[in-house]
Amino acid sequence: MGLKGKYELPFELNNPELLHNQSFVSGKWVKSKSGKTFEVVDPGTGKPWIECPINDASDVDDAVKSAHDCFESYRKVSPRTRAQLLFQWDALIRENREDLATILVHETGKPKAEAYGEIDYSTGFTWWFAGEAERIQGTVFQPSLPDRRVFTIKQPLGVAAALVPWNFPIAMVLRKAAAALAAGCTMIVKPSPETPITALALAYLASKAGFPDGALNILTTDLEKTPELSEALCRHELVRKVSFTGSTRVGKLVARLCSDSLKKVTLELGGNCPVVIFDDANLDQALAQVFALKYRHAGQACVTANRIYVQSGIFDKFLEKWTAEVKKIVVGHGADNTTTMGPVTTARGIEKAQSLVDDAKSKGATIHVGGKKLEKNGGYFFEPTVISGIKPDMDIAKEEIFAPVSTFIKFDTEDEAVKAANDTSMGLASYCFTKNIDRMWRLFENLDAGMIGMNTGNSSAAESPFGGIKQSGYGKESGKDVAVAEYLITKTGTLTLEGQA
Ligand SMILES: O=CCCC(=O)O
Repeated sequence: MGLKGKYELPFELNNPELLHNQSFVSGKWVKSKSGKTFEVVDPGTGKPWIECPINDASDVDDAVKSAHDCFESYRKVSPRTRAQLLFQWDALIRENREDLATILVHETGKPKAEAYGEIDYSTGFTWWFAGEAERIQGTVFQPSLPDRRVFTIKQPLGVAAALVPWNFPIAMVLRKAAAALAAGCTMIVKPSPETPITALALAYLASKAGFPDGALNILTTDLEKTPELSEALCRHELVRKVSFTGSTRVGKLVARLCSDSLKKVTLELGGNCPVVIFDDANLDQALAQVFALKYRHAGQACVTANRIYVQSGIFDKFLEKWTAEVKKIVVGHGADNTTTMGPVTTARGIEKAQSLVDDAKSKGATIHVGGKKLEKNGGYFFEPTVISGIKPDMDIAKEEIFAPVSTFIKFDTEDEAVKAANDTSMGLASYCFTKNIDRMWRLFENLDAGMIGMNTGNSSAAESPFGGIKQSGYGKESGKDVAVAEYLITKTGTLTLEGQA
């Protein structure tokens, strides 16, 4: 056991250099102006293990100015060099995979195997965007007037800010920062209060990889100062782009704050994602895929299965098999190798899950297994839960659950299922399981979401555009061209030629 400040670290790292607990601005580890700190808690024990600076609005200007100073030179770094820097960062993250996974487990609570999974998913972004850096291209064309030529060039926007959630803190930092750095932008990341240490470790590795001081900056803060710090970033004149992943409620605030200075905004917001399983689906395939989707990080993913619709011919059988699988889940601390599901990340997650389950129960839903908080070593555990008989008026059908609670609804016809699945203000991801190719194609076209998983519960990948429609937000992260485009402007040049009319 090592020591950090007044806390005893609950783990040891192979590379202790990775552990930092001050903000990172212009290549330096810094305290906040107020000197105040907050505690980072292990969700598996409820115990604090390290502290970080509480930055507020007064800390923003210095960070933005340093990111802007760096931008003035970084924007001129060639795409090949930007790609090489990203590859070097990617290599260092892979080298430190085990230690990053250890930190991730103690910030989020997820089991070690899932932490490795997140890091492998995340390095997809550094790898992918390294390639994208060299694929940024403009156009040349002949316009309607014969003596003219028109060209477009792509240029980096400037300083970008990333407001990052706690559920996939490494993946979300890398999905945003790798795209920004590939485009030639510099970035300030505000990690969630629950997960600042992984963000700081990534910044340390970025600096080791050779990114110049000020290219990637991290401002940590606690829950109380998060609105103030985020607002100051959204309002700052030199911040030209904000990328936010989080709730629809906060996403609307971010869009409003950014509208004053007309900043470009990417919003990856709430899900409430439906899954529709037809009688002709391969039951084992559907079970394995949806189960992995639902219980990934104890149900705390924006793309998770929030409502599971199963056709009447297989409903009872599917529910029985599902419940049997849920009973096999081993709940425990993420660092324990026998654990298959960890705690939820925050104490407020437990309260929300309990209130959603209680509301469903009071309105007539049936609880097949679980349904309440699990007392275990002081951690934030909730029992893996299965509920059927969900009705549209229940809160659990309308809100994101963000807990290990699966909810089942029986349906008869395709039309009925599509209507029910689309009956939400959200539109992030939808999933369907059927072996009928005509139906599959209809579902692909008729389900209202930015991403449709067809016989799969996992459509997230660096090479695939990620993003929702409706109140799940706008803009795309990852994927070819679209994600880097979020950090670029297009400049049009028009040239009049003599002697060529
Ligand atoms: O929770 C949001 C992100 C999940 C993902 O990238 O698959």
